[in-house]
Amino acid sequence: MSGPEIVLSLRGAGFGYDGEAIVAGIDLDIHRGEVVAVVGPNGAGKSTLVKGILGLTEQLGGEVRAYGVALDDPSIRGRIGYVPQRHTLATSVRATVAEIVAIGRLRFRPWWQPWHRDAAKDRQAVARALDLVDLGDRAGADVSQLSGGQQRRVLIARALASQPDLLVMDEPTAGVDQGNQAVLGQVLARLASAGSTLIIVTHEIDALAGVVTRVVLVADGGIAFDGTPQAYAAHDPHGGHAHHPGFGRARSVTGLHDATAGGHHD
Ligand SMILES: Nc1ncnc2c1ncn2[C@@H]1O[C@H](COP(=O)(O)OP(=O)(O)OP(=O)(O)O)[C@@H](O)[C@H]1O
Repeated sequence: MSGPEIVLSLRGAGFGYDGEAIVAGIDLDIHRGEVVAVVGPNGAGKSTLVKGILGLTEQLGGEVRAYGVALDDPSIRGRIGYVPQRHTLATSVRATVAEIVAIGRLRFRPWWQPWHRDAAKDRQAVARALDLVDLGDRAGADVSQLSGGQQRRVLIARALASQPDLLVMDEPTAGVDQGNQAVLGQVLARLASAGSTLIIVTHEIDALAGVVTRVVLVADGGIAFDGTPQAYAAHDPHGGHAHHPGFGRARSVTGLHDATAGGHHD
């Protein structure tokens, strides 16, 4: 592929724990606007890989660059958003849903003037992010009153409110019912059409059919497949378990052009 900006570039990268690689020899270029599903069996190293991309797991060799610079470069601070795996909010936290989502706005405060904020813009962004995850009517609720699936959507809204250029989500649909998975799929389609780049670890790729543009299969310590959803649906490495018919009939996501986040900052 050539043309769109390379958002993320891995060359011979390995990641693991205590000096032991879980995945190694990873070569990967991800371009602006791609929606990449990272799939694979339990324990294959999907989370280890995406956390490595974020600088959160030990890098064991190779090179990782985001927006052309190393991960610790201050110029990419705030450009990358992350929704961690199986994460809900501590229910002892006394905060409203809107307050949690507003944390996503902190990146827009200058570090030399952390008290400075554009309150109206922040409120608007928080309201929009909550609407996107269909929790607009719960903005004033205490987060402890929300279900696990709703709390996950609050965390997704927090990431959306930060308007990242690259959003990495580890199993965002886990614990979310089918109706809300569809809502989430639409949100992700909107973000992508606005120019955001998305990396999504998922076991439920059918829920994102029509949104995902590329599938990366992590298996046997590396990338075992990297291609279009259609090619992935036809790919059958171990006798059929990787077959995902949903990708054979990509659904239309037209009409989702009122993108609200990603790509363009103020
Ligand atoms: N903090 C850690 N320290 C040591 N080993 C770890 C740590 N986290 C994960 N591992 C190991 O790394 C391997 C890959 O785990 P990882 O969570 O990346 O897999 P995954 O593909 O995301 O799995 P799943 O689909 O179950 O979420 C597993 O063997 C796991 O036990």
